[in-house]
Amino acid sequence: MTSILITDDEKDIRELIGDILKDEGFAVRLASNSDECMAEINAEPPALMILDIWLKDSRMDGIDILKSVKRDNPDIPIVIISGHGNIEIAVAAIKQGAYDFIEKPFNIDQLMVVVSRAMETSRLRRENADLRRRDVTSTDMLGSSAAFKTLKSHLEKVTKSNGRVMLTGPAGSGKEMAARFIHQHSNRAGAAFVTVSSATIEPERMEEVLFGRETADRGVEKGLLEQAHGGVVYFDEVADMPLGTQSKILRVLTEQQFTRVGGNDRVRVDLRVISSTTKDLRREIGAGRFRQELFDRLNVVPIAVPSLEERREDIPELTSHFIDMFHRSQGLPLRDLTGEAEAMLQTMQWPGNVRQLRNVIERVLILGDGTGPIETRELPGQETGADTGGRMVLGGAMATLPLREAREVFEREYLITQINRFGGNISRTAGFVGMERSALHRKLKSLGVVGGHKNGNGGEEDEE
Ligand SMILES: Nc1ncnc2c1ncn2[C@@H]1O[C@H](COP(=O)(O)OP(=O)(O)OP(=O)(O)O)[C@@H](O)[C@H]1O
Repeated sequence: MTSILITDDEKDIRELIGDILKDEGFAVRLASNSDECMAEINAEPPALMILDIWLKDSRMDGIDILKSVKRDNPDIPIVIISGHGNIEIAVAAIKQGAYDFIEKPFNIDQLMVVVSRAMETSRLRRENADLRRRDVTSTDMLGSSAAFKTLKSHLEKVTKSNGRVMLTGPAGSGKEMAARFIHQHSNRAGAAFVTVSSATIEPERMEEVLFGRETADRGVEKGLLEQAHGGVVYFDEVADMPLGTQSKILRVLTEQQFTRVGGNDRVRVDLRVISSTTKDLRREIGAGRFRQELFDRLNVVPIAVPSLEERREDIPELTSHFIDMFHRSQGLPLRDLTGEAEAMLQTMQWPGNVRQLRNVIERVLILGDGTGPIETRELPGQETGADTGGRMVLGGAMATLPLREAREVFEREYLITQINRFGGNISRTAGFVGMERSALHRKLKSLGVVGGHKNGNGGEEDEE
């Protein structure tokens, strides 16, 4: 969209402006009345509009067009042409959002100054919009671990279908990001992605928020489901949805339609439903807190999002992504990481998963000193190992064991973490822990750890 749209009912003027701008190298489109002008905008939004206020033989005058463009295409700058002595109208137009005005008769220099500035503004706005869009598509999901690749391949498969997806995984693991990934890579990408976060909506307002309402004085107010029409509705933490709402949602899913609160008309919506939960929904069903029928409808394609601890290998990549992101968005220092600091991040406990990693990085960059590589001592105490919840439990259990067994428990935990960190690669793990590859292999066998997962002979039986 790089052309300039000139709308003026006077042929001489529109052609004169058109010729001047063409000589300056701009692509130009001409319209002589409001219908032609609107048709041009609909065909392709221009980079700039030059618009006469008075349009003969038109359904809309310049101000009407201005209002309509500001509503639907607010990023297009509009330069008003006003007749001599119509300054008040031009000023009023600027209040309505016009970029600037030129007065008839105008000279070429004056026209070019205004147009160049407006085009620059338009370019900057487009760039900003692009950046914003790119920022949103920092829905670029990152990771190269096996666990992440499996997730990604599952997500890619469901983008092609319309099936309802249930994302399960711990808090902060990236469930919403996964839902946005499905939306953006599906044929619904052009329509809305609407999040329904049950925990944050008061139960008594739930119906209104979801279905909208109709009142005599305010008319129709669309609810979230209607806003998502054609796109995706994302039920964040469905387990938090009150039982009453669950029944209503179930009805909408069965009938594909609903009525607004206070209204009679049936509203039809075309929605793709993606839900997420951190809870075990079968247990919630058992406890009478979740409706089995709703679960059956939402859980058509279950996809598990791995915890960060299941994908420690991805921590360095995620860390540099977040450093880069905070540098670009907040001007925080662009820093490296020492090898030890990286190893520590990879071996820490992450109950808050990717979100926690992101917060830790932000905190370190804000509080940190200097611009050199991030060092171990800068990593916040509660995340640095010894004091974390997981290690405390291990410590507590170990305290009751004789040394030989406690050492085995420690060695097993330690080696599982390290192997995970190196994506299951035994040679690299051996290099890091300082053992021969074959010795490490034997050790893993004797501890009942195979292939870097907590499988093999598993926990307690080994202790015997
Ligand atoms: N693979 C990834 N690559 C980059 N950033 C990620 C990735 N996964 C998660 N994030 C980031 O981690 C943060 C948490 O992700 P998200 O909100 O999607 O998690 P969630 O599982 O929906 O959390 P909750 O259960 O608390 O709602 C977000 O800032 C997100 O951008």
